[in-house]
Amino acid sequence: MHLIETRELTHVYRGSIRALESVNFIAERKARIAVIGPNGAGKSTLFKHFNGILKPTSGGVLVRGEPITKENLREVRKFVGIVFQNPDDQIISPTVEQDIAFGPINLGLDEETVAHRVEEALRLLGIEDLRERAPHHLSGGEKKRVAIAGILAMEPQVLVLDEPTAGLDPQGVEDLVTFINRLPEDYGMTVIFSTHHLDLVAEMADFIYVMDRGKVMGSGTVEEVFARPELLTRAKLDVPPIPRLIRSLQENGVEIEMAYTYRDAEKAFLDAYMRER
Ligand SMILES: Nc1ncnc2c1ncn2[C@@H]1O[C@H](COP(=O)(O)OP(=O)(O)OP(=O)(O)O)[C@@H](O)[C@H]1O
Repeated sequence: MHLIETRELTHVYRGSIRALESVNFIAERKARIAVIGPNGAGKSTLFKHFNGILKPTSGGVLVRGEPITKENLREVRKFVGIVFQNPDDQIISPTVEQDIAFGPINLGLDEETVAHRVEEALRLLGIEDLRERAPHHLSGGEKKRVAIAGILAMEPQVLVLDEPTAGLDPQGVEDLVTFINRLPEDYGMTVIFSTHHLDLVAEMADFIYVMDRGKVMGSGTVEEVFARPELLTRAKLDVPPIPRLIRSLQENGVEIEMAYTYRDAEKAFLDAYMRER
């Protein structure tokens, strides 16, 4: 049984816009999955099916092997938490603290548990000092952290993030990447995210789905997908700089190991340099 599975999922908005076309998607426990594709590819639409925000036009969505129904919708929402692209859509309360408490209160948790979860979420996102602030007056990056904290406080097993790094400064991106990477190991969570920053994909994901115009054009491990430049070009994407540079060096006769993350590339370059000496 998969944690999340879509079978031939098709979504048509307002009778004419075909946003998803027969999408088959699988997420397992502790997976780190990137969904990449150009604007309008259908990434957000796909995510909105993972916890029943949208209903399939045809095909199906299974969460823990069960279709989403009216009866289990609450449980599904507890299980799959989505952080949307625009944090303003998710902010509802007058203070950050209350905003983060909103989800856990709605789950019917007691006061002590809610307080504990809010503290934990504030600490994990490093936003304790924002607790009394009005969310609407925060910067974009701060709002994003608050939105993530609000979803985490519900302790979902699957965390879905729609472009989590958009609008963050470089330090914010680094902090978020480190934080997200800890979730599968530390909490057994599954993380699914979309991004236009392809250089971050290898840092944050093990598996990639490439989408374009509502369809999955291809999928595979980071190594498999980045070894297929034609697949990325077809989806109007490009191989990220690190593997592209290494591939070019290899083609020019340099003996160097392929790498996808900054750290692996650093090691590959040092090894290649030592070999040459
Ligand atoms: N509420 C809606 N009503 C009608 N059409 C919609 C709606 N939401 C999205 N669409 C259309 O569905 C298609 C897929 O949009 P979606 O937001 O899922 O793409 P995306 O891959 O997330 O794009 P981006 O990278 O720009 O966020 C687009 O053509 C979009 O215009």
